[in-house]
Amino acid sequence: MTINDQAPVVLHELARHHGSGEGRVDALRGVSHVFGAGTFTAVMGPSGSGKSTLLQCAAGLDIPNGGQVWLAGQALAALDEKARTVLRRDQVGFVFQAYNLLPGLSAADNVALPLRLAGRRPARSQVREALARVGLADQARRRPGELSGGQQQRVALARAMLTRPRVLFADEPTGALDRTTGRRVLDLLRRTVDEEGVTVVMVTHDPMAASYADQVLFLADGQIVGTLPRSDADRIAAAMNHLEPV
Ligand SMILES: Nc1ncnc2c1ncn2[C@@H]1O[C@H](COP(=O)(O)OP(=O)(O)OP(=O)(O)O)[C@@H](O)[C@H]1O
Repeated sequence: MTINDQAPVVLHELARHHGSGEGRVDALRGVSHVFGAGTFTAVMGPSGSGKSTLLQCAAGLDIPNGGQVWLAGQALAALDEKARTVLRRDQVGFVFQAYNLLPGLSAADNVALPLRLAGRRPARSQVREALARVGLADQARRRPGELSGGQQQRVALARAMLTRPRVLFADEPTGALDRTTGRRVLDLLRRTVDEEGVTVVMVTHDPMAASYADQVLFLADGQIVGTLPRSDADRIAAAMNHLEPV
């Protein structure tokens, strides 16, 4: 495989297993994929197919047993934990199903927290701008408990985007939201790709969410078993059903 230096995320023959002997579980079994700059990819597949493991390995949060990951042009295997942390802090954003906001802090302070923990002090204008980009300029002083689920997820997105990362990993970002609220978050993810050139990799079970992506990767049993270019939710659901016979 030719490694494309421009591609923010490159996976080559990625393998990850847990346990050994009879109890061994192969979570990833030779996954190769190039996630191009400014693309939005949805990763789908049955429960236990390896989606979260793929995301964790791609982000350098989990260390594969075999294969290689290049993240923002750097081979993760060549970096120690400290260098991986710096790379993640500067180049990568994360959003999860759980918003992971601190209840005692305002939306603005939640957005600023990761940089503060890294010993930096983001400008107030930077935080305000990040909240404005997700449509929450007027909610900066509210605490998470005073915000709806969708608003909390948008705060989490503003936090993830504060450093203007090249890559955003999202694990079921709309899993806890109703459809309308979920769409608002998906629109924002789509906009970060189209307007800011961010590369988004999103794990989802929901064909409607996947319909916002440029490409859908289907995983089964730790391998990529199919891809689909941008499609509507019905086509994606049909492709999923094909992989997941009932
Ligand atoms: N720390 C671990 N120890 C042992 N097995 C693990 C561990 N983490 C994941 N696995 C196993 O690896 C496989 C892949 O798990 P993973 O969480 O990546 O799947 P997934 O597709 O994200 O599933 P879901 O949709 O249910 O979240 C599963 O069989 C899981 O049980």
